[in-house]
Amino acid sequence: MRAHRTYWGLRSHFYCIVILNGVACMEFFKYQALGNDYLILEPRWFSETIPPAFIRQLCNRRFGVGADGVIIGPWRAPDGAYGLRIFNADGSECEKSGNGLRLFARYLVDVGYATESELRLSLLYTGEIVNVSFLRTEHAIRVDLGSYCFDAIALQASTSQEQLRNYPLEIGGKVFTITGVDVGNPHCVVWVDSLSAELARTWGPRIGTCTLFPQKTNVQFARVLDRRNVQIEIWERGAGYTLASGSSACAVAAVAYDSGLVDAAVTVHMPGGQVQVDLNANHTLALTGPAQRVALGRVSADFGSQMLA
Ligand SMILES: N[C@H](CCC[C@H](N)C(=O)O)C(=O)O
Repeated sequence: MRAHRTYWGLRSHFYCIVILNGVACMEFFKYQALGNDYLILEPRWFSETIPPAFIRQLCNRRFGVGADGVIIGPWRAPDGAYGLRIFNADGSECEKSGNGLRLFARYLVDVGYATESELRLSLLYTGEIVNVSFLRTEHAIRVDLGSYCFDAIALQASTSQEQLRNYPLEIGGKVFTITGVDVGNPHCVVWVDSLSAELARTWGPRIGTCTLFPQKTNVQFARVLDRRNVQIEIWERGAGYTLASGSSACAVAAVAYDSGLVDAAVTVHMPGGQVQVDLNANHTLALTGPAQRVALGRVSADFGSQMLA
């Protein structure tokens, strides 16, 4: 049964169907991977437009539930794939999330949508399909994340150069040596000698929103530990400083591998924990890491009306 209610203020965008003790509610699941947390909501709660203001408020850690992003799915997709849309905490929709894909796969199995140990997920923003496998022995999930490239066009960078490899970027009186890489979403890798959260919090937003990247970019500060290990700090486009990012880990591994600094199997260490990235000669990569369910909750109608304040 689908009942169109008006509790949410933005009436045309929501279909609230759960009434609990007289209060209209919308269910959500919370999942996290290495401290990168997402709320997962069913498509049936929404009409076609998903208002950015609602996503922003939901993700707000003080005024809302709190998360780095929101995943909406599963949508029906061709060939038995499970469709999903991914939103950043600022309400912007993004192409891909390495952690988000693993969390969504875990969710599909947890709630009984899927029983297979290998799934096909359809990223509805771009139409890309990725394969996901559950590695039962390691309690980890592997995502074949697809191909990566260094083309400035793919990054929508404002430069006449074909690629941004070891490009000197001057910002605020400092020069950073950056490499732009697309792993399905845009990334900018900055090699540094020493890492800190402060570095990412201070310079991440400046680099990620500078004029070279009119569509903004995710930014990683990175250093190579040895041929199998790299360490990173992250500033995510649309979410800010995060404890982990799967696509960021892949981006850094791709740049390090392409530069001959690491072997084809790399462990990426992030403040929230580590993931494994496996690189192939044909410029594709796979990401392996954990995914954990945290909570099932209900957002109340009161929350929805606060959005109008
Ligand atoms: N946390 C995500 C990254 C989300 C990407 C998003 N911030 C963007 O591209 O705008 C991950 O695990 O890959």
